[in-house]
Amino acid sequence: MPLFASPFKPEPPHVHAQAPRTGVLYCNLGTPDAATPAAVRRYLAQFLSDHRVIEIPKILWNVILHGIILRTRPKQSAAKYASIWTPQGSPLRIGTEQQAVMLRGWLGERGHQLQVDYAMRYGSPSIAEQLDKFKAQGVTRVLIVPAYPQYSATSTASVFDAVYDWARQTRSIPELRFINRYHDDPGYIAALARRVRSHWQQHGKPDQLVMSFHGVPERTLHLGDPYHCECHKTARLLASALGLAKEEYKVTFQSRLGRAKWLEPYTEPSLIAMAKAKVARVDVVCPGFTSDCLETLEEIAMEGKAAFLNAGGKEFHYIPCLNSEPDWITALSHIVQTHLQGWPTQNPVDAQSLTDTAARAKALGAKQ
Ligand SMILES: C=CC1=C(C)c2cc3[nH]c(cc4nc(cc5[nH]c(cc1n2)c(C)c5CCC(=O)O)C(CCC(=O)O)=C4C)c(C)c3C=C
Ligand SMILES: [Fe+2]
Ligand SMILES: [Fe+2]
Repeated sequence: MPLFASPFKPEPPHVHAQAPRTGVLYCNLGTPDAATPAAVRRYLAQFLSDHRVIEIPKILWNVILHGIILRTRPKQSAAKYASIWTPQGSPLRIGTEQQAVMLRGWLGERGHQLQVDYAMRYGSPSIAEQLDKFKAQGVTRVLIVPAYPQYSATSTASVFDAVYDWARQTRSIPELRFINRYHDDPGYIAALARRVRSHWQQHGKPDQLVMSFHGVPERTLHLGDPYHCECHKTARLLASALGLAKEEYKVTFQSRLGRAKWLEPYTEPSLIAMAKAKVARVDVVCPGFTSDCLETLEEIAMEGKAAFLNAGGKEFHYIPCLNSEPDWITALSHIVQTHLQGWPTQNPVDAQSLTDTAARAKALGAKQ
């Protein structure tokens, strides 16, 4: 028996003796396990204790979080979750899992031998749990793929933190790669444009298209977070793919939390202002969300719709997220494939590694 326990987790047996094996981990935000106040409280306690999400001093925030927010919000949020819950559970989990399964299928059909799975930053399956699973499967290289097209410290960097925290407790760390952003990826933009266009083919065009992104505190923009600019670039590219003029669409930010100023203009007040300005029909699309979730299905498709119609608007359409749209799965697979370069995955006989071996042997003057 050693005198002191090691701070590192035990290694699975002999993984280092095996050939490199790659894992792709698709990471989304997370969602409660049930639409109940207790489950929502557990989820919010973890989520809102993340310093990447709430950037105010911890002592002050703990008083607000435990004294106010966690006493009131879980009940209100659970009722909202209940309004979108499905027999299979939370839409965000279902959507994320479906995308991971389709990504695995797409890459597998093209001869990639990979482990592909999903993880949640908050709740389960956790990032640490899934990385442990990869290691037990002999994975020695991991590509981290956040489900967020636009980079924000509040979302993307927080996923990376969870990976670093896991690595800090791990003896033999796999090679790691991270995808920071794909807000301007042509495949992602084309999939979004196709989504909107196919809605318009069925239902005709609106007077205004609202592109609503999740908000973040405005302060993060002044502190250098690229999120705001990346949302606007996505919007500009989508508008151009749809052939929209400036006055035919509007970029807004939703889901504000607390009293601080967040990115403007806010979605709901914008919808009300449009209704009051006699805009008869608006369509809303949420390009920053790859899966439908509470923020799209409840906040936009229910609350946003009610706000617009109550203010005098005539017609409101919510255009669903990319979810498991084949165009999107193809785009995501291409994004992943690009980031796997140099990590041969088309085993057992990989063309790239054969060429490399032959070239090296030649350079060394070996007989072939
Ligand atoms: C798309 C990227 C996201 C960013 C950026 C983001 C920042 C951010 N979020 C909060 C607070 C909450 N967000 C909540 C839900 C939620 N947020 C995202 C994505 C981003 N958040 C998603 C996909 C979801 C849906 C989760 C689901 O289960 O469907 C919630 C919880 C719901 C509620 O109680 O209202 C909170 C709270 C902050 C403070 C923040 C940046 C500082
Ligand atoms: Fe959020
Ligand atoms: Fe919300």
